[in-house]
Amino acid sequence: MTESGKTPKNIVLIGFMGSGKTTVGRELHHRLGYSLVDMDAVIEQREGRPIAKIFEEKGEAAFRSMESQLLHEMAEIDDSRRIISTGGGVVTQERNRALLRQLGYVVWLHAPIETILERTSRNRDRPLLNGPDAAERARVLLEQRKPWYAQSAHLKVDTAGLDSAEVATGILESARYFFTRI
Ligand SMILES: Nc1ncnc2c1ncn2[C@@H]1O[C@H](COP(=O)(O)OP(=O)(O)OP(=O)(O)O)[C@@H](O)[C@H]1O
Ligand SMILES: O=C(O)C1=C[C@@H](O)[C@@H](O)[C@H](O)C1
Ligand SMILES: [Mg+2]
Repeated sequence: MTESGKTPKNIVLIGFMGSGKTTVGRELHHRLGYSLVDMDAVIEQREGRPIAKIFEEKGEAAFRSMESQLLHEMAEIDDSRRIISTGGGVVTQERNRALLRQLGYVVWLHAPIETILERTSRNRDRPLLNGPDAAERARVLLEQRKPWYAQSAHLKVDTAGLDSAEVATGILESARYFFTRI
């Protein structure tokens, strides 16, 4: 929330790994000309190593602190017109959930587990989904997080069967309505 009490005109993408936050974030950035903050990419840049290495060398708890710190920094900047692509686990911490809606219009990119597994099988960048029991772990994590995504979001978009351009179009239509309404 800004000092004037208005929600900043940022679009915040939340959702599980492989739901498309990075891909759709780039699409919205190109279409709207808003600046793009991909939280995972910012943390990787700050740490000078990929997420998987941060998990390996510093542990998940350290990564979660960096993620919360960055979210707080973004909430402090009284700035608008950003696309914020969060990490898939940003909703796991209550202090983060409390902040998300203050940052802007929060969109939950949803996809069924089969789609998630298919999309995330293309690379091994996600430390929580590496290893032999990855599919079961993804199922459990997704079920655990669904209520948190739901309570944090203004809008849920089911992305199965839509390409990233179509997802972006749907978000833009709803965001235009949201920002004129508030
Ligand atoms: N709507 C879509 N339709 C088909 N493929 C998609 C769609 N959105 C994303 N993808 C593909 O799924 C993969 C994962 O997408 P992406 O990296 O954007 O997910 P993410 O939500 O940012 O995941 P993470 O939380 O791990 O950062 C990529 O290969 C991307 O091209
Ligand atoms: O869902 C998660 O917990 C994660 C998602 C990614 O975006 C990264 O933030 C990291 O791999 C953890
Ligand atoms: Mg991403």
